[in-house]
Amino acid sequence: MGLLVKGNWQDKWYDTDKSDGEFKRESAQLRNWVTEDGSAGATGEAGFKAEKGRYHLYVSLACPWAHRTLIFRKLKGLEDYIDVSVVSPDMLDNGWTFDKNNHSTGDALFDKQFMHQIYTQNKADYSGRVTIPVLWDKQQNKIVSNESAEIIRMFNSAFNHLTGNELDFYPAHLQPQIDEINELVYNNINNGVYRTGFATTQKAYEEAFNDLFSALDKVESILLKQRYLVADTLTEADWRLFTTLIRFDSVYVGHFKCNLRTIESYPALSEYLRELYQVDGVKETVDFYHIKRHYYFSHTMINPTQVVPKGPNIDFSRQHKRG
Ligand SMILES: N[C@@H](CCC(=O)N[C@@H](CS)C(=O)NCC(=O)O)C(=O)O
Repeated sequence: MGLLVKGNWQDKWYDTDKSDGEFKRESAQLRNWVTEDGSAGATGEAGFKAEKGRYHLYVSLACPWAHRTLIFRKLKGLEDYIDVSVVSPDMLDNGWTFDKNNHSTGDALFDKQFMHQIYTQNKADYSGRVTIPVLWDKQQNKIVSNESAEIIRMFNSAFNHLTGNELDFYPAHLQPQIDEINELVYNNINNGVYRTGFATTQKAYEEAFNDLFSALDKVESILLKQRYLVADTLTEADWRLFTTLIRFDSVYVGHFKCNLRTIESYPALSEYLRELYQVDGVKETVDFYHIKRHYYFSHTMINPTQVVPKGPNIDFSRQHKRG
């Protein structure tokens, strides 16, 4: 686990001493947008036109942020348009790797060994964390974006004219409500489980833990009243919550000490989670081997024995009781 400093890999974990034991996530740095005609998006440069076969997605099947992009690739019919390389679940001294002997597909573009080499291929003197997902442009040989929240918005709309897939998970008239619920879910749930699990003081842990379970109680109360987070429409807000919920009982409850309640114990959330899991194509994006192995084996500061638990045994395929 580490980061790049002026293009050199350094094996260092997040330094929580500077922030009283709180885990602070770094913002993604590479923020261009693929658009229908190649014009500039909300941030970054122009020149990334939506084209079949031009872009490549680097993901981990363990990672909740990368998982969003895989779900959108699937639901938006982009599998023949954007190919994928999957890293190994083990993220140790060299960070993410393409070890084909350890559950990685290998790097389909350059046959590199490590994900940090993809970042330095993009910019030789890059400084920052080496995160996935990454969307790569094969034509200009550079990274388009390493921000999943923006990659899913590109997938939601930029390729529609090519695919004919008009499903819209960020419809204009619901954007203010989606943005509002995303804010709550991102800070307290998606990133909240990391804030809880990576806290290195009791105080920082308890604050994050309290925020997490208040937010889960809040979304439970919303889902007791309505089908989805934003009224009756399935939106990106639901998919963003889904990738944390599906990992929660298997990993976050134990490994990240998020153990006030399980998702299974919430009447609405447990059924809602099944409903989303059972949407066509979604279960194929969920890989519990990668998920459990990654967290329990890679975070040696939390789990030095690297023993991966066997349970729990949850049937996400059983008939859900919603709708
Ligand atoms: N803001 C990024 C965050 C991605 C992220 O943090 N990914 C994690 C894996 S779950 C990672 O690669 N971490 C490596 C590190 O922080 O060094 C996004 O949503 O795309």
